Amino acid sequence: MLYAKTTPEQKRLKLRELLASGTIQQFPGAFNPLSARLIDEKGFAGVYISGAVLANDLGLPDIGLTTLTEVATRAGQIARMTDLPCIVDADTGFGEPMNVARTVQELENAGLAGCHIEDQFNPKRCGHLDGKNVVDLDTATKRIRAAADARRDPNFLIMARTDIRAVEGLQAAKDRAKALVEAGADAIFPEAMKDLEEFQAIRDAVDVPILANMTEFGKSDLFTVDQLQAVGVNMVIYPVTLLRSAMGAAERTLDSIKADGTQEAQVGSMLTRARLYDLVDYEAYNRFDTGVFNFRIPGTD
Ligand SMILES: C[C@](O)(C(=O)O)[C@H](CC(=O)O)C(=O)O
Repeated sequence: MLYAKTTPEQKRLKLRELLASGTIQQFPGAFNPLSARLIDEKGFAGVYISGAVLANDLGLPDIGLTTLTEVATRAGQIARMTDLPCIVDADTGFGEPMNVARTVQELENAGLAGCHIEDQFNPKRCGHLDGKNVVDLDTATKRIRAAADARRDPNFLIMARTDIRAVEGLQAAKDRAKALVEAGADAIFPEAMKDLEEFQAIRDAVDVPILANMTEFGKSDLFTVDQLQAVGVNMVIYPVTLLRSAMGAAERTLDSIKADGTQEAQVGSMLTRARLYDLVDYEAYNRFDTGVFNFRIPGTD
């Protein structure tokens, strides 16, 4: 049983190394702990935990309705089931700068490797929708200063997300990115970039790692990892991709059951029982019962 043998401190160090490597790193979004294990098994660099997914999973829109407790709890459940570093979407930080400080400490306690905090007003909106608003520079930089100051592990990654591009344009995004780095951001998430040239412009404006959000049905085209690497992006997330895929499959199966009176037509595309057992390492638990105590039950450390 090999899951979650890596400590949060080791994961944070690993994340720092990955971002310094000069090679772009892919972080698919997990929609539950089990999908994080799949991401891990497939050899990705890390796991992204999307605010939209956490909200949608509860049947809610992604407009800042989830609480710090809900986000930290679920993100912690995901993080402890994988040896990969996990980055979580902390929205606007859940309040004033003092709340942002507590948010960071709670996310550290939950075993995350880092988080991003954005400069939208609450209630926030998906970064790829119209009608967003951003806070002024002073408020935005205070959030980041509070976050950077609050962490106890210096390797916990504080990423500043700015949504200003869609509101005030590219020059404003470059200016804000620079100011957020000065305030202590370790990385920048420029939201809703229109094209590769815009990513390049942010790359040229700051000397910290930058992230690209390849969310479907949004404002950015779905660039390949090579295209993003070529313009100096360090990390790419696919935040809602697995939830959309899984829910798409669930809908097709339900339609089959309704139409055919059986799920038979969909069985071929399902994860088999054996594969599912493999993902939860069923065999390791059987071995435990025979006296081979060579694993820790995930989540009990
Ligand atoms: C990155 C994001 O904030 C998220 O919650 O994952 C969303 C993703 C989405 O709604 O597709 C975003 O604002 O881009």
